[in-house]
Amino acid sequence: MASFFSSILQWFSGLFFSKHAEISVVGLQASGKTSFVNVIGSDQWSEEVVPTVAFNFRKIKKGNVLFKVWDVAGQPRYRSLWERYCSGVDAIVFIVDASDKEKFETARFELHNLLSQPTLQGVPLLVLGNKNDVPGHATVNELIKALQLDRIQGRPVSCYSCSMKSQHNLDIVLQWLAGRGH
Ligand SMILES: Nc1nc2c(ncn2[C@@H]2O[C@H](COP(=O)(O)OP(=O)(O)OP(=O)(O)O)[C@@H](O)[C@H]2O)c(=O)[nH]1
Ligand SMILES: [Mg+2]
Repeated sequence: MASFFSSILQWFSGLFFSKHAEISVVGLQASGKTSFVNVIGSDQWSEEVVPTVAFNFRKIKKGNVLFKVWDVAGQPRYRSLWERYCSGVDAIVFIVDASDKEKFETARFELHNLLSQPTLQGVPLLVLGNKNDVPGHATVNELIKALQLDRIQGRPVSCYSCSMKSQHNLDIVLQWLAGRGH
């Protein structure tokens, strides 16, 4: 009976949204994950965002796509949660603070550690070099090198430079994510 109702619900939401995409947003603390969700979800930019505890879940409608977004906390004690929330999603968004080069080595380690999990085989990856409004931020090529993105195999990988503050490149980010929908 439950599956009957869930099929009806799916059919009904299909009338309004031609695509669904489930994404998980991970990355070190203060890289801008919650800012990303706030900006794409409700155009809300703020300098003062409370660090996430564990995770938040949000549904965001963009055009004819319904995004289901897991915003997972980045502080060290929460990083063991990342795998669980990335498992089975249509795309992993890994956000890096492109203006904080001292953290690149930790970001590289955590990213490759996450992608080595067998449960996440083949899941598409989008790396965002956020905070490109800050002078001296790393370029896409610098991020590819620092995070060793060229060594990642067996999944689609893209990397964009962007800013949640100025909303630079968020249109192409959303386009990429919509392309992972079904
Ligand atoms: N200059 C600038 N600051 C940003 C940008 N995006 C986020 N920030 C700031 O970075 C800080 C941290 O942002 P959050 O969105 O809370 O970071 P987070 O990745 O969710 O952090 P955790 O929840 O602790 O994992 C906040 O002060 C934001 O205002 C950006 O594009 N440019
Ligand atoms: Mg957060």
